[in-house]
Amino acid sequence: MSPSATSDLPISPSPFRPRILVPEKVSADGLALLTDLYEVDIRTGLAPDELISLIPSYQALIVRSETKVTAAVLQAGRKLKVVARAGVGVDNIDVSAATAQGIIVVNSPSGNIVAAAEHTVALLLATARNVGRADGTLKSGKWERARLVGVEVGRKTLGIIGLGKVGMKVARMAIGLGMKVISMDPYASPDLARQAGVALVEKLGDLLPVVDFLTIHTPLLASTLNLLGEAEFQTMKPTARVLNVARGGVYNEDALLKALDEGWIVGAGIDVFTAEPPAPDSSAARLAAHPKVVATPHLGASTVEAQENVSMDVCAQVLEILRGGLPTAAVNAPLILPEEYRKLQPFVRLVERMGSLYTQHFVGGKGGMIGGRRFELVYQGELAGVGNTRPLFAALVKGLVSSISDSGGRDVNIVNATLIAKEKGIIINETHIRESEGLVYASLVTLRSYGTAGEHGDGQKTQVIDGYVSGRNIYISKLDRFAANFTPEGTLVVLHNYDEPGKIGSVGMVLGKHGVNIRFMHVASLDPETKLELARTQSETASESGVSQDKENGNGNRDPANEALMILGVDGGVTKEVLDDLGKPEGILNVSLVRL
Ligand SMILES: NC(=O)C1=CN([C@@H]2O[C@H](COP(=O)(O)OP(=O)(O)OC[C@H]3O[C@@H](n4cnc5c(N)ncnc54)[C@H](O)[C@@H]3O)[C@@H](O)[C@H]2O)C=CC1
Ligand SMILES: O=C(O)C(=O)COP(=O)(O)O
Repeated sequence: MSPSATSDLPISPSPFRPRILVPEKVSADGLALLTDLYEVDIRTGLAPDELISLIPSYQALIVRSETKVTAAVLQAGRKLKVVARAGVGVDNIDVSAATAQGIIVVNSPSGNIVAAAEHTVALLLATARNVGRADGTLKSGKWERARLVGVEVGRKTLGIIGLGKVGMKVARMAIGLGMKVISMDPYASPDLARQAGVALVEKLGDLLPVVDFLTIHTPLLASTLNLLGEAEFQTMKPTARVLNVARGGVYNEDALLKALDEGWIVGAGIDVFTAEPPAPDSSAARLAAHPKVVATPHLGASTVEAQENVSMDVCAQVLEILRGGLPTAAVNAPLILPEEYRKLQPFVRLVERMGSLYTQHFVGGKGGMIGGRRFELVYQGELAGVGNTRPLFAALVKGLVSSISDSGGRDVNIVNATLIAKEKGIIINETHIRESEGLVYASLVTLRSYGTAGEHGDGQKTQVIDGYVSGRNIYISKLDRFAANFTPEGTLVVLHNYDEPGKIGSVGMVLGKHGVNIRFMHVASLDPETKLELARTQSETASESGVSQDKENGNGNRDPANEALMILGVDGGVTKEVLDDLGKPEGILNVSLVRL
């Protein structure tokens, strides 16, 4: 039998194209990454109930700030794997509902921060110099220079609440304009603030009375909603101007209206509102129309550059998630560093396939169980030095249960993997072996499974799968007791048989008869260790009984040292009938079908 592994054959594209819904204006640059592989439907202006009725057939949803991704939308999205926010703020997405359902939420953490910071500076100068009112009066035929005298921002004090990515950029720009900057952010790094020339204060009370301009750059959270109310505005200088390019609601809108009307402050520059667009006659609408306010319709991120950035960022992540990879900016999943991401990504694919191969080869149709089993993932070589292997843990759970998943057909992912493993009673231990003698691969992953008492079928046996990565390609190097070398991909038929003449011919005939095309064939013989072990036991038995061991002992019990695995990559439907026919010839011990 001559093995011929052709594992790197291209996979034919699936006729089934997963669908992506885009209910908002998202830059075409990123969407172009997706259109070859997926059906991308741009449907702007959907009403909430239209979104709920459409979402069940989509695997991914890409939104900006207008679409409310509520628990009801997520519940209806039975196939959803990812909700991507082409921007920063995810307050329009029910992230906990997504997490509970195993849906990954990703965003673009920094694609639009320059745009948001520049818009803040635009509003800062516009409020200082009455740009909005000046433009309005001139357009209505008036020439009102005397009533439109402004103030300079140079040498004035800017207060920043929230010294994160946008806040810090605003700080640097403001310092460039000659402003003094102080900030309140309980979670900011004092070192970074000092280096940027920003004075950190501990309490709002230390900041509000001394600033000439105030800007907020916090997310909208329960703790930041109504952060500034009447009491706070009353402590500010009557000449102060406030800006909001973060989220409507951080300044209480009623209180802000009152502050402007009562003269507690002199002006405001507002880009965001509690409802967008503001409902007629609401406080938000009155603010937008107020003569002391320069208002923009949530334009912070609306630049060509920012929209290209965020679109590219999130579409690349959607692409990766839909093909089983890891996102780089998941809002509801453990973060991995970019260096780790690059290193781990092929191993994540490998471990997932190893888990799926395990379930389908060792358990599928043999009465075994996954639940209650104990697994060990052993990382050897370079991989043993990676600190955060949580994505690999999750990939194993996903692989193990994906072909037997009872969670409504929804795939397991890095968000809900731990919960699912717990529910199924699967125990996974991870072992890192840094110094491995004689390791031929840069890294080797071993999946070992140990049965627990009281199991059926193969439950008591220890089963092993080894895999490695070469370049970005993944390979299985050991399956059970057999030394292999094949790519775990596509549909595989694994035959456990005695390595005898005529086997390939009979298998080829059966598959040919059923119209199943063979893409590649690989023969795995017993690994050297098992061979040695068998030889040792055989010679012990022989010397005890005084008889030599033949290939076949005449009782139909063939020599176990002559067992092999035939791994066939196939195209076309492999039915139960095909598998039954494959198992019929003499010398075939077992046939399993694995879809990866
Ligand atoms: N108008 C627009 O188009 C845009 C608006 N945004 C908004 O800006 C927000 C901030 O964005 P990034 O700077 O990228 O976020 P970030 O996460 O880098 O920074 C937020 C900062 O707020 C601080 N913070 C949280 N709670 C606080 C509190 N109670 N008091 C003081 N500080 C607090 C955090 O410690 C953090 O440093 C986003 O969440 C989004 O809502 C962002 C981009 C565009
Ligand atoms: O990124 C953010 O948080 C924004 O507020 C930008 O919103 P948008 O994508 O322009 O609807």
